[in-house]
Parts: sequence; C-alpha cells; structure tokens
Amino acid sequence: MTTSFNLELRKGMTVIGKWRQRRYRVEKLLGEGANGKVYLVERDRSWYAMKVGMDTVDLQSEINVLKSLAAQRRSGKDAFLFDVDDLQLPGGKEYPFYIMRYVRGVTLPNYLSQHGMEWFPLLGLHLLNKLAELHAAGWVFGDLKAENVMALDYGRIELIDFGGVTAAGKSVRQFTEIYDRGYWNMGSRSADGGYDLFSFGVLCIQLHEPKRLMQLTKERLPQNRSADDLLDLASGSPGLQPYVSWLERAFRGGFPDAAAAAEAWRLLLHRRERSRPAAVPLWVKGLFAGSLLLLAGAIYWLFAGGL
Ligand SMILES: Nc1ncnc2c1ncn2[C@@H]1O[C@H](COP(=O)(O)OP(=O)(O)OP(=O)(O)O)[C@@H](O)[C@H]1O
Repeated sequence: MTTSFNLELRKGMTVIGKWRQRRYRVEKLLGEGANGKVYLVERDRSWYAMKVGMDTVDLQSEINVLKSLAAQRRSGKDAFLFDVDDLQLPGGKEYPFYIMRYVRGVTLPNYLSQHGMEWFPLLGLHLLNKLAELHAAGWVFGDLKAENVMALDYGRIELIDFGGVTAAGKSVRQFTEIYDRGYWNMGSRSADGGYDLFSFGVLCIQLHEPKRLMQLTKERLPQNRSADDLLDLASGSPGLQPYVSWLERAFRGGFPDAAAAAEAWRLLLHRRERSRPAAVPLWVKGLFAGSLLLLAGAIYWLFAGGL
C-alpha cells in the first residue's frame, strides 16, 4: 500500500523528539502503509522501529492500544512501545511518531518460501496463541493479514501494525477486504474473537493458494461470496486438506474463542504427527526449541521476579 505522505527521512539524519528531546538516528525505511512510514532508527546502540504518522488521531489510537497492552503486561521485558513524541522538520512542519520494538523478522510468505511449507503448522499455532493472548486482554486484532504478521527464528510470531486493534464489542476499526468476515457474507464487522479467527482462516488459504484466492475474489459477485467458496479452495489444496474441518469451524464461528481454536489446531498437529512415522520434521524441532526458550524465560522470570 502507498501513502500520499511525502515525508522523507534520510539515512544518518537525527530526529529529536520535540517534547522529550530523545535523539534517534535514522538508518533506513522499513516500510510504509496507509497510516504512516516506519523507519529503522538507532538510539544508545539499540535498534528500534519508528512509526511516523500523517494523522495524529489515527496514530494516537494505535498508541492508546499499545499503552493499554503494555499496562496489562506483568514485566517490562516484553516492552513493545518505548517513546511517543512529535518530530519537527526545519520548515516547522510537525509529525507525530512513536518508537516501538524493531521486529527482526520476515513476513509469513517469505518465511515459508525460505524455510519450507512444513513450518506452516507451527507458525499457525504460534499465531493462534498470540491472538488468544490479545483476546484475553479484551482486544481483537482486526486487520489480520499476511503483511501484519512477522515470523522470527524457530517459527516465533510477532504481530505488527496495531492500527486495526479494536476493543471487543466495538466495530472493527480497520480491515482488509479479502480477510474480512463481512466481505464473505459470513457475519458482522463487530470485534469478537471469531472475527480474527475468520481472517486467520483466509490467511491460511492466502499462504497456500494466493492466485486462486485472488481469482475467486474477481469471479464472485458480492452477494454470492460465502465460506463454501473458501472451503472448496481449501479442499482442493493438498497442503490445506488436513485443516478443512478446522477451517470450516473457523469460518462458521464454531469456536468459542481463540484459545479453543489454538487447542484444536494443536491436537490436529499431534494427531498428524503420530500418524506419520517419518523423521522428526523441522517444525517439531522448532516447537521443542521454542518450548525450551519458554522454559528458560519462565525460570528466569521466576528467579528474577523473586529477587
Ligand atoms: N516493529 C516493526 N519492526 C520491523 N518492521 C516494521 C515494524 N512495524 C512496521 N514495520 C514495517 O513497516 C511496514 C508498514 O508498517 P505498518 O503496517 O504499521 O504501517 P501502516 O501504515 O499501518 O500499514 P497498513 O496500510 O497496512 O495499515 C510493515 O509492513 C513492516 O514491513
């Protein structure tokens, strides 16, 4: 997506926050979207991502979500939001910005093409767990799509772009048509856990059958779109066949919440692995390594927290 936002920050430039006077050195543009531009910046030898917005109101609502998520976290070690300020250009023009954790990952399609489709089940599980965490805190992600999910080492997942995050029960603030439950005539745009699970289902199809999905959106008249079309696509895709019944539940609002959806996904993976006596697949090794990391983190937290 492009913006009509013509702010250009060059490599080497120093941005000084107008109110808090913190200095950031610009390294490069990481990406841009409808709400602003995101730069890689450096401060005190650490890397951060700086999102500069065109619209203070839009950016402020993203910041409010990030602040509320930070307040719900028990410790500072997972901090995502670091600073909020305005930048002032020499001509006097001002733009709001915030500083967040730099996510050193790649998008899901890139991760799967680099590491292989056998990572899909684990990435899916980690993403469902992330969604369950967000829902438990009273939020719905809203604009879940391939571009807003970053994959890191061992198939870990990080969500970026909190512009669509909506308090449960409100109307979804920002969405992308093909991932939207309303677009497929499968329900409202009211923020509930099922809304994100529907988008997650479309994302699974997008990752396996991007061309067919695109073709389908061109062929169908708006009033004829339905989950049946999506399920037909999934049934015809070898990589998705094992997930068709799971996808059907997600598309028809059959899971009570994302935690239940994640558990059903996990059981599906274990059942599949048990029925396949082959060598240990890479994602299982990843799951093991991920569990070890979690265990190490928990032990650290326990001891550090207890001091
Ligand atoms: N924390 C981060 N770490 C690394 N890269 C990031 C981070 N946040 C954003 N990016 C990069 O910047 C791009 C644009 O960011 P973002 O999606 O937040 O902008 P947006 O204007 O809200 O986009 P959209 O039009 O999709 O709503 C992302 O696609 C990603 O490549």
